Amino acid sequence: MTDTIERATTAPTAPAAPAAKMTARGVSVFYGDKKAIDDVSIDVSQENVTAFIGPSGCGKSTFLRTLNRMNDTIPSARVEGRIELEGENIYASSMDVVQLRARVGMVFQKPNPFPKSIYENVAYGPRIHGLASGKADMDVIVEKSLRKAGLWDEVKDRLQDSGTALSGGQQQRLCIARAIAVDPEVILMDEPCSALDPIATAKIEELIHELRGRFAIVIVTHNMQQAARVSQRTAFFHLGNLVEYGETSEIFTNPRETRTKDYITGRYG
Ligand SMILES: Nc1ncnc2c1ncn2[C@@H]1O[C@H](COP(=O)(O)OP(=O)(O)OP(=O)(O)O)[C@@H](O)[C@H]1O
Repeated sequence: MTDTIERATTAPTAPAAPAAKMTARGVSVFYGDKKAIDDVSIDVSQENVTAFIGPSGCGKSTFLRTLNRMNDTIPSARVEGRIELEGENIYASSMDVVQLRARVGMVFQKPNPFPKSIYENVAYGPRIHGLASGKADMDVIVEKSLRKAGLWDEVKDRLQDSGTALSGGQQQRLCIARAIAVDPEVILMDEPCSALDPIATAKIEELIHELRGRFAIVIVTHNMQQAARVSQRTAFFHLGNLVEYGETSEIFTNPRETRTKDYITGRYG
Protein backbone atom coordinates (compact mmCIF):
# COMPACT_ATOMS: atom_id res chain seq x y z
CA MET A 1 0.00 0.00 0.00
CA THR A 2 2.94 2.36 0.55
CA ASP A 3 3.41 2.41 -3.21
CA THR A 4 -0.22 3.38 -3.71
CA ILE A 5 -0.07 6.16 -1.18
CA GLU A 6 3.14 7.64 -2.60
CA ARG A 7 1.76 7.62 -6.11
CA ALA A 8 -1.51 9.11 -4.96
CA THR A 9 0.18 12.04 -3.29
CA THR A 10 2.18 12.86 -6.43
CA ALA A 11 -0.88 12.79 -8.72
CA PRO A 12 -1.95 16.24 -9.92
CA THR A 13 -4.50 17.73 -7.59
CA ALA A 14 -7.99 18.61 -8.72
CA PRO A 15 -8.96 22.25 -9.06
CA ALA A 16 -11.52 23.37 -6.50
CA ALA A 17 -15.12 22.60 -7.44
CA PRO A 18 -14.73 22.22 -11.20
CA ALA A 19 -17.90 22.65 -13.25
CA ALA A 20 -19.79 19.40 -13.75
CA LYS A 21 -20.00 17.93 -17.24
CA MET A 22 -22.33 15.20 -16.03
CA THR A 23 -24.43 15.00 -12.89
CA ALA A 24 -26.21 11.99 -11.43
CA ARG A 25 -28.83 12.49 -8.75
CA GLY A 26 -30.50 9.75 -6.73
CA VAL A 27 -29.63 7.07 -9.27
CA SER A 28 -30.67 3.49 -8.54
CA VAL A 29 -30.33 0.58 -10.94
CA PHE A 30 -32.28 -2.67 -10.79
CA TYR A 31 -31.81 -5.96 -12.62
CA GLY A 32 -35.31 -7.34 -12.31
CA ASP A 33 -36.06 -7.09 -8.59
CA LYS A 34 -32.43 -6.90 -7.55
CA LYS A 35 -31.09 -3.45 -6.72
CA ALA A 36 -27.49 -3.18 -7.99
CA ILE A 37 -27.03 0.57 -7.41
CA ASP A 38 -28.68 2.41 -4.54
CA ASP A 39 -29.35 6.14 -4.65
CA VAL A 40 -26.06 7.38 -6.08
CA SER A 41 -25.39 11.06 -6.68
CA ILE A 42 -22.17 12.20 -8.28
CA ASP A 43 -20.72 14.97 -10.46
CA VAL A 44 -18.20 14.31 -13.21
CA SER A 45 -16.07 17.19 -14.42
CA GLN A 46 -14.17 17.71 -17.64
CA GLU A 47 -10.98 18.81 -15.92
CA ASN A 48 -10.50 15.63 -13.94
CA VAL A 49 -10.14 11.95 -14.57
CA THR A 50 -12.64 10.23 -12.30
CA ALA A 51 -11.96 6.66 -11.12
CA PHE A 52 -14.61 4.25 -9.87
CA ILE A 53 -13.15 1.66 -7.52
CA GLY A 54 -14.57 -1.03 -5.25
CA PRO A 55 -14.75 -4.78 -4.77
CA SER A 56 -16.06 -7.08 -7.47
CA GLY A 57 -19.82 -6.89 -7.88
CA CYS A 58 -20.19 -3.53 -6.08
CA GLY A 59 -21.82 -1.96 -9.14
CA LYS A 60 -19.02 0.10 -10.73
CA SER A 61 -19.72 -1.09 -14.28
CA THR A 62 -23.47 -0.92 -13.78
CA PHE A 63 -23.23 2.70 -12.71
CA LEU A 64 -20.74 3.56 -15.48
CA ARG A 65 -23.17 2.16 -18.05
CA THR A 66 -25.95 4.43 -16.82
CA LEU A 67 -23.89 7.41 -18.01
CA ASN A 68 -24.44 6.62 -21.69
CA ARG A 69 -27.50 4.40 -21.37
CA MET A 70 -25.64 1.19 -22.18
CA ASN A 71 -27.95 -0.44 -19.63
CA ASP A 72 -30.75 0.04 -22.18
CA THR A 73 -29.27 -2.98 -23.97
CA ILE A 74 -29.96 -5.22 -20.92
CA PRO A 75 -33.68 -6.08 -20.91
CA SER A 76 -33.94 -6.62 -17.13
CA ALA A 77 -32.15 -3.36 -16.27
CA ARG A 78 -34.11 -0.36 -14.99
CA VAL A 79 -32.69 3.01 -14.00
CA GLU A 80 -34.28 5.44 -11.53
CA GLY A 81 -33.12 8.97 -10.74
CA ARG A 82 -31.78 11.69 -12.97
CA ILE A 83 -28.61 11.91 -15.04
CA GLU A 84 -27.74 15.07 -16.95
CA LEU A 85 -25.14 15.84 -19.57
CA GLU A 86 -24.55 19.58 -19.71
CA GLY A 87 -27.88 20.06 -17.95
CA GLU A 88 -29.79 17.82 -20.38
CA ASN A 89 -31.68 14.79 -19.01
CA ILE A 90 -30.13 11.84 -20.85
CA TYR A 91 -33.09 9.58 -19.99
CA ALA A 92 -35.63 11.99 -21.54
CA SER A 93 -37.72 10.33 -24.25
CA SER A 94 -36.52 13.04 -26.65
CA MET A 95 -32.88 12.02 -26.17
CA ASP A 96 -31.39 10.39 -29.27
CA VAL A 97 -29.43 7.49 -27.80
CA VAL A 98 -27.14 7.15 -30.84
CA GLN A 99 -26.16 10.82 -30.48
CA LEU A 100 -25.78 10.38 -26.73
CA ARG A 101 -23.33 7.51 -27.19
CA ALA A 102 -21.30 9.64 -29.59
CA ARG A 103 -21.20 12.42 -26.97
CA VAL A 104 -20.46 9.92 -24.20
CA GLY A 105 -18.17 7.33 -25.78
CA MET A 106 -17.14 4.05 -24.24
CA VAL A 107 -14.05 1.85 -24.21
CA PHE A 108 -14.55 -1.71 -22.98
CA GLN A 109 -12.50 -4.16 -20.97
CA LYS A 110 -11.67 -6.31 -23.97
CA PRO A 111 -10.50 -4.39 -27.04
CA ASN A 112 -13.27 -4.80 -29.62
CA PRO A 113 -12.21 -3.31 -32.96
CA PHE A 114 -14.54 -3.98 -35.89
CA PRO A 115 -13.26 -6.68 -38.28
CA LYS A 116 -12.42 -3.93 -40.75
CA SER A 117 -9.34 -1.91 -41.64
CA ILE A 118 -7.65 0.37 -39.12
CA TYR A 119 -8.82 3.33 -41.22
CA GLU A 120 -12.42 2.11 -41.30
CA ASN A 121 -12.50 1.50 -37.57
CA VAL A 122 -11.86 5.20 -37.01
CA ALA A 123 -13.84 6.51 -40.01
CA TYR A 124 -17.02 4.56 -39.21
CA GLY A 125 -18.37 6.88 -36.49
CA PRO A 126 -17.65 10.17 -38.29
CA ARG A 127 -19.27 8.70 -41.41
CA ILE A 128 -22.54 7.67 -39.73
CA HIS A 129 -22.68 11.00 -37.89
CA GLY A 130 -21.94 12.97 -41.09
CA LEU A 131 -18.85 14.66 -39.63
CA ALA A 132 -16.68 14.56 -42.77
CA SER A 133 -17.44 16.42 -45.98
CA GLY A 134 -15.35 14.15 -48.21
CA LYS A 135 -12.40 11.78 -48.38
CA ALA A 136 -9.76 14.45 -47.64
CA ASP A 137 -11.72 15.61 -44.62
CA MET A 138 -12.11 12.03 -43.40
CA ASP A 139 -8.37 11.43 -43.83
CA VAL A 140 -7.74 14.39 -41.53
CA ILE A 141 -10.18 13.12 -38.89
CA VAL A 142 -8.65 9.62 -39.01
CA GLU A 143 -5.10 10.94 -38.68
CA LYS A 144 -5.98 13.35 -35.87
CA SER A 145 -7.83 10.68 -33.92
CA LEU A 146 -5.03 8.16 -34.30
CA ARG A 147 -2.51 10.80 -33.24
CA LYS A 148 -4.53 11.71 -30.16
CA ALA A 149 -4.74 8.01 -29.29
CA GLY A 150 -0.94 7.73 -29.59
CA LEU A 151 -1.19 5.19 -32.40
CA TRP A 152 -0.49 7.12 -35.61
CA ASP A 153 3.24 6.44 -35.87
CA GLU A 154 2.70 2.72 -35.40
CA VAL A 155 -0.03 2.36 -38.03
CA LYS A 156 0.36 5.19 -40.56
CA ASP A 157 1.92 2.88 -43.15
CA ARG A 158 -0.70 0.18 -42.80
CA LEU A 159 -4.02 1.89 -42.43
CA GLN A 160 -5.67 -0.68 -44.68
CA ASP A 161 -4.60 -3.63 -42.51
CA SER A 162 -7.26 -5.16 -40.32
CA GLY A 163 -7.74 -3.59 -36.89
CA THR A 164 -7.93 -7.07 -35.41
CA ALA A 165 -4.36 -7.82 -36.57
CA LEU A 166 -2.93 -5.28 -34.10
CA SER A 167 -1.57 -6.22 -30.67
CA GLY A 168 -4.00 -6.05 -27.74
CA GLY A 169 -2.63 -2.71 -26.55
CA GLN A 170 -2.74 -1.25 -30.06
CA GLN A 171 -6.30 -2.53 -30.46
CA GLN A 172 -7.30 -0.77 -27.27
CA ARG A 173 -5.71 2.48 -28.49
CA LEU A 174 -7.57 1.97 -31.78
CA CYS A 175 -10.81 1.70 -29.79
CA ILE A 176 -9.88 4.94 -28.01
CA ALA A 177 -9.20 6.57 -31.43
CA ARG A 178 -12.59 5.31 -32.58
CA ALA A 179 -14.27 6.91 -29.57
CA ILE A 180 -12.33 10.19 -30.05
CA ALA A 181 -13.14 10.38 -33.79
CA VAL A 182 -16.72 11.53 -33.17
CA ASP A 183 -15.48 14.30 -30.88
CA PRO A 184 -17.11 13.13 -27.65
CA GLU A 185 -17.50 15.18 -24.50
CA VAL A 186 -17.05 12.25 -22.13
CA ILE A 187 -15.15 8.97 -22.47
CA LEU A 188 -16.14 6.07 -20.24
CA MET A 189 -13.53 3.35 -19.77
CA ASP A 190 -14.54 0.06 -18.21
CA GLU A 191 -11.35 -1.60 -16.96
CA PRO A 192 -9.57 -0.68 -20.21
CA CYS A 193 -6.26 -2.27 -19.21
CA SER A 194 -7.37 -5.50 -17.60
CA ALA A 195 -6.62 -7.54 -20.73
CA LEU A 196 -3.27 -5.81 -21.37
CA ASP A 197 0.33 -6.43 -20.36
CA PRO A 198 2.18 -3.89 -18.18
CA ILE A 199 3.80 -2.05 -21.12
CA ALA A 200 0.52 -1.68 -23.01
CA THR A 201 -1.13 -0.66 -19.73
CA ALA A 202 1.48 2.06 -19.16
CA LYS A 203 0.79 3.42 -22.66
CA ILE A 204 -2.94 3.63 -22.00
CA GLU A 205 -2.29 5.34 -18.67
CA GLU A 206 -0.01 7.87 -20.41
CA LEU A 207 -2.71 8.43 -22.98
CA ILE A 208 -5.30 9.06 -20.27
CA HIS A 209 -2.98 11.76 -18.87
CA GLU A 210 -2.72 13.36 -22.31
CA LEU A 211 -6.45 13.27 -22.94
CA ARG A 212 -7.30 14.72 -19.54
CA GLY A 213 -8.96 18.11 -19.87
CA ARG A 214 -9.99 17.62 -23.52
CA PHE A 215 -12.58 15.06 -22.51
CA ALA A 216 -14.20 14.20 -19.22
CA ILE A 217 -12.83 10.72 -18.51
CA VAL A 218 -14.38 8.17 -16.17
CA ILE A 219 -12.49 4.94 -15.60
CA VAL A 220 -13.55 1.81 -13.76
CA THR A 221 -10.56 -0.02 -12.40
CA HIS A 222 -9.84 -2.91 -10.09
CA ASN A 223 -6.33 -1.70 -9.73
CA MET A 224 -5.94 0.83 -6.94
CA GLN A 225 -2.44 1.83 -8.04
CA GLN A 226 -3.91 2.62 -11.42
CA ALA A 227 -6.68 4.75 -9.90
CA ALA A 228 -4.04 6.60 -7.88
CA ARG A 229 -1.85 7.13 -10.95
CA VAL A 230 -4.43 8.29 -13.47
CA SER A 231 -7.24 10.00 -11.59
CA GLN A 232 -7.76 13.20 -9.66
CA ARG A 233 -11.17 12.18 -8.27
CA THR A 234 -12.06 8.74 -6.94
CA ALA A 235 -15.43 7.23 -6.10
CA PHE A 236 -15.46 4.17 -3.86
CA PHE A 237 -18.45 1.85 -4.30
CA HIS A 238 -19.46 -0.96 -1.98
CA LEU A 239 -22.54 -3.21 -2.26
CA GLY A 240 -24.24 -0.80 -4.66
CA ASN A 241 -23.62 2.26 -2.50
CA LEU A 242 -21.33 5.17 -3.20
CA VAL A 243 -19.41 5.17 0.08
CA GLU A 244 -17.04 8.03 -0.56
CA TYR A 245 -16.17 10.39 -3.41
CA GLY A 246 -13.41 12.94 -3.33
CA GLU A 247 -9.93 13.91 -4.37
CA THR A 248 -7.90 10.82 -5.18
CA SER A 249 -5.05 11.86 -2.89
CA GLU A 250 -7.50 12.24 0.02
CA ILE A 251 -9.26 8.93 -0.65
CA PHE A 252 -5.95 7.05 -0.65
CA THR A 253 -4.20 8.81 2.19
CA ASN A 254 -6.96 10.02 4.45
CA PRO A 255 -10.27 8.27 3.74
CA ARG A 256 -13.19 9.45 5.83
CA GLU A 257 -15.06 6.14 5.85
CA THR A 258 -13.94 2.93 7.52
CA ARG A 259 -15.16 0.88 4.56
CA THR A 260 -12.93 2.89 2.19
CA LYS A 261 -9.97 2.50 4.51
CA ASP A 262 -10.51 -1.24 4.80
CA TYR A 263 -10.66 -1.57 1.03
CA ILE A 264 -7.61 0.49 0.20
CA THR A 265 -5.57 -1.24 2.87
CA GLY A 266 -6.50 -4.58 1.32
CA ARG A 267 -8.78 -5.83 4.07
CA TYR A 268 -11.25 -7.01 1.47
CA GLY A 269 -11.75 -6.84 -2.25
N1 LIG B 1 -26.81 -8.11 -16.86
C1 LIG B 1 -27.01 -8.34 -15.56
N2 LIG B 1 -28.09 -9.01 -15.14
C2 LIG B 1 -28.30 -9.24 -13.82
N3 LIG B 1 -27.46 -8.85 -12.84
C3 LIG B 1 -26.37 -8.18 -13.20
C4 LIG B 1 -26.07 -7.89 -14.57
N4 LIG B 1 -24.90 -7.20 -14.63
C5 LIG B 1 -24.49 -7.07 -13.34
N5 LIG B 1 -25.36 -7.64 -12.50
C6 LIG B 1 -25.25 -7.71 -11.03
O1 LIG B 1 -25.19 -6.38 -10.53
C7 LIG B 1 -24.22 -6.28 -9.48
C8 LIG B 1 -23.18 -5.24 -9.87
O2 LIG B 1 -22.42 -5.75 -10.97
P1 LIG B 1 -21.33 -4.90 -11.74
O3 LIG B 1 -20.83 -5.72 -12.85
O4 LIG B 1 -21.87 -3.57 -12.03
O5 LIG B 1 -20.24 -4.75 -10.60
P2 LIG B 1 -18.71 -4.34 -10.72
O6 LIG B 1 -18.40 -3.60 -9.49
O7 LIG B 1 -18.46 -3.66 -12.01
O8 LIG B 1 -18.03 -5.76 -10.71
P3 LIG B 1 -16.66 -6.26 -11.36
O9 LIG B 1 -15.59 -5.42 -10.73
O10 LIG B 1 -16.59 -7.69 -10.95
O11 LIG B 1 -16.77 -6.06 -12.84
C9 LIG B 1 -23.67 -7.67 -9.27
O12 LIG B 1 -24.37 -8.28 -8.23
C10 LIG B 1 -23.94 -8.36 -10.59
O13 LIG B 1 -24.11 -9.75 -10.40
